[in-house]
Amino acid sequence: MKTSIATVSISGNLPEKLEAIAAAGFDGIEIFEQDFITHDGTPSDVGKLIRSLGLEITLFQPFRDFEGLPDPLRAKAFDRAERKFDLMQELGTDLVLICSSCHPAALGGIDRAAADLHALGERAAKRGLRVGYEALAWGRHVNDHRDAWEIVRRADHDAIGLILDSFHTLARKTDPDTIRRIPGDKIFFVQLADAPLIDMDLLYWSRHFRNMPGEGDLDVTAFMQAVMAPGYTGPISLEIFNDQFRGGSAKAIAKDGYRSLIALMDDVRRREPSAQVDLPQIPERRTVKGVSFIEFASRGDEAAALETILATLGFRPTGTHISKALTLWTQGDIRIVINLETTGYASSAYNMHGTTACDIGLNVDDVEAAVARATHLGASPFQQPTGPGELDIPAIRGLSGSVIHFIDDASGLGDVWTLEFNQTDDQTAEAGLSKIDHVAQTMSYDEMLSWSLFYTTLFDMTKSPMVDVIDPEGLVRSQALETPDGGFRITLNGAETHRTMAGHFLADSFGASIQHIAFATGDIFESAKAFARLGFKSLPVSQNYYADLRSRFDLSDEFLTRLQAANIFYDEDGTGAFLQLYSQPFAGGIFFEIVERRGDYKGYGAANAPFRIAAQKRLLRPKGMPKI
Ligand SMILES: O=C(O)c1ccc(O)c(O)c1
Ligand SMILES: [Mg+2]
Repeated sequence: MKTSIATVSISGNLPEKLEAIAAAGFDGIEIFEQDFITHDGTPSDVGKLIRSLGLEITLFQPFRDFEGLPDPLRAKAFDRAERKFDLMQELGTDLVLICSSCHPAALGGIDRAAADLHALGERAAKRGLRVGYEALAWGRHVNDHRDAWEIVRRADHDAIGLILDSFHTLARKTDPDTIRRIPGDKIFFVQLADAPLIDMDLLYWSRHFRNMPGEGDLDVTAFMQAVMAPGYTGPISLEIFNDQFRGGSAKAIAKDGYRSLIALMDDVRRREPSAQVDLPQIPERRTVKGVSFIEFASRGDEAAALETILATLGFRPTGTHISKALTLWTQGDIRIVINLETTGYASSAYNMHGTTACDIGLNVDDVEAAVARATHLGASPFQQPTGPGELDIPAIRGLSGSVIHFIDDASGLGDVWTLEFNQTDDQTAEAGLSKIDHVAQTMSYDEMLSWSLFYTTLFDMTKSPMVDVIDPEGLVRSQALETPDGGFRITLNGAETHRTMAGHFLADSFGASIQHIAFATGDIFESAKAFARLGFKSLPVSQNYYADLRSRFDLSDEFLTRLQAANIFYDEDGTGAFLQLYSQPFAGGIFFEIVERRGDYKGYGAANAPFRIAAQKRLLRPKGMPKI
């Protein structure tokens, strides 16, 4: 299987784009004419540069407004094509994309377009070149792959074939299964893009909002299954027009593209067993059962503040590491490790970010398979030297340099707590916290697609729709990802400005990721009572909030009084209720949340987020203090 990506998908000048594409592992590129024209170098030099990077030119594109023109425009279009054929031969590629005409003078008619393509096929064949015809979703007369195919069929020429583009088919809601009727060898090339479902003009949507397969809402997998079923064996290429990507990191976007393409084709192979997908076998998405541990890197006063908060939440230090400055704090099925080491990964994470949740341990069904899948999809394995008596727990780099460790039962890695930690006896005060409900990661808005792709391609997780959270100083976008049984839930929070609570955390910590951790309790009022006895300081909530709750929900005075007395937020979603209590922020904006899910409540209390953020900002910015 030849993997390819259009140069338009990546930021930078042509050599920068090519280097990023080659480094990500692609086999080839669709060269966008614009990227060639803006480059100062001869076609043959560009061809050489591309090949020296181990890439081939899978396609030259686009050639516009060709078919259906009346003379003398028609003759000119053929002359133009001959000049582009010259260019293709100098570059070293044999396939050109013609997109369906948008020319105001273009005449309709399937036979007229077929005759033009047949005539062009004759000219191309003389030079050993091929021409692929693509229906743009907004083409003047041809805007559906079924019509484009009928034109190609009637053109009836070996040098003329069809080019399919998932965006044009899926954006118009054309049934992708109609592709199954097209012979695989008449499909010359396949372009893939996803997009978020937004109701807008097709051309604008296509040129600005496309994203990598799996990052949007279109069923690119069903499209690709339909392409592969009839025996397509050509390149599979990403063609992504996206404003964010144009300004993003070339290397990171190319890596995301590769991850997206391999994960997609792996899905296609599993769902369409007859498809010939020539890819190495990779293990399927892993099941994450839950969070095994979260490790904080910390020092000094901040470590003391963290310990105090944990102690007032009913956690107890139940283990110390056999050789390192690590303390294990536990409650229910929750493990928090505080790492005070001055060498190694945690120490460098501390030096970079200050106190930070630098490592997350996930309970998976199969550690080896988790690492193998991640590495096939472009993740970097993480390793640091182990001391005597220490287990070598497999890990990968998450995004932003964080680390994810994998633990399973079968390999004995779950015994790390008894093997590497001396148990201390103090198992007393608990406050009913049972497990980690979710982990909230903060990032810049531009990174959100990348992170959601990372998690959804590695693990069996679905994403919920993005929600807007209003911070007094800006908007934060939030998206939840979760495993089918809710054993592992993550919320991604994308900040656009450093003035939001999330953005400030990001700036202050130089891009740390985990901003808060939510612990589950079966009875938040009982937990709150225990916390109060232990001296816990909750986040004060405004009186106005409770007055509003009274008007929004049918709650008794007694219940509202109990919520208010304990600073508990409340939400309902028709299937259940959600009760939330927050710690005060510490160490640059990290905080803990305690949640009780009642009934079948699925969300994360998004309706309460603006009030929580405003309350946190009131604390961080007492009257008279300068704005953060
Ligand atoms: O937006 C465009 O014009 C355009 C050009 C070439 C393509 O392959 C395409 O899908 C869109
Ligand atoms: Mg296209």
